[in-house]
Amino acid sequence: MYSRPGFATLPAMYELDAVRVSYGGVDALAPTTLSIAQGETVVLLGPSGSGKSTLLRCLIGLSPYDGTLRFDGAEVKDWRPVRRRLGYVIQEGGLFPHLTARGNVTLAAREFGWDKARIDARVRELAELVALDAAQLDRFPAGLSGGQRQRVAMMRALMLGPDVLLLDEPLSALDPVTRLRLAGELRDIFARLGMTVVMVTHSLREARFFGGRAILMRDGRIVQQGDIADLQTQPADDFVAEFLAAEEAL
Ligand SMILES: Nc1ncnc2c1ncn2[C@@H]1O[C@H](COP(=O)(O)OP(=O)(O)OP(=O)(O)O)[C@@H](O)[C@H]1O
Repeated sequence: MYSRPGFATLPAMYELDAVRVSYGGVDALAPTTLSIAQGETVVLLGPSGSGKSTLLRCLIGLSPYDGTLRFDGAEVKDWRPVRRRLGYVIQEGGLFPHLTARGNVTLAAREFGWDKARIDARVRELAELVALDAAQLDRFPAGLSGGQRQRVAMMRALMLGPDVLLLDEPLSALDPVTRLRLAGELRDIFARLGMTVVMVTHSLREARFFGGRAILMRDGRIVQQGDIADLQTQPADDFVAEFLAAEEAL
């Protein structure tokens, strides 16, 4: 099994043993065995339809799977207590359309009984982080741009200070300046708080920026994993070489 230098001795946050997702008899994720250490950053790469989102959704308990998935040392039987420790941004943001941006961001905190002052302070801090203003936070998702919705989803994911962040192309709808600023802030937060991060991206530059372990997928399988530089200099097969060269070119 792959273990990242420096992370080999850390306890695992996720351990997947032959985890498989199939729809109508077709594997979206072939039986996959994978360990993700606490504090590790993992980037999922691969062509469209290769199973990146399916794998990510397994880690949130949103894809029905066979096999065994352990979180923080225990097999997951009930996802509700696990999800309290996760923040996630899935594709299309998954915001509730009938709640304002602020309502979406604060929903879980209100359910957990945070008082107003604590909620307001946290919202101010996160709004500054993602560069959204108060007027934007008072709009419903339909009244925000794609990039603004993505930033609201990021605020919601970070709101409770999760141990794990699971992000499906979280920066894809942002303009280059906002993306670079937010990416820099996120990288600092990940390091400072020792968060475990799993991120789907189509961008090699983004993958390099965040560092960590890259996992390259094809047809629902992990084809190769390691540092991007190692994948580029020692591709496992022609597909890996071609995929990385194409991603690099455009
Ligand atoms: N709910 C579903 N029902 C049937 N098939 C599905 C479902 N969800 C995903 N799939 C299929 O599983 C495969 C993997 O999809 P997945 O969304 O994980 O790919 P991806 O690598 O994230 O793609 P993209 O980069 O385009 O987002 C695809 O062939 C997809 O059509």
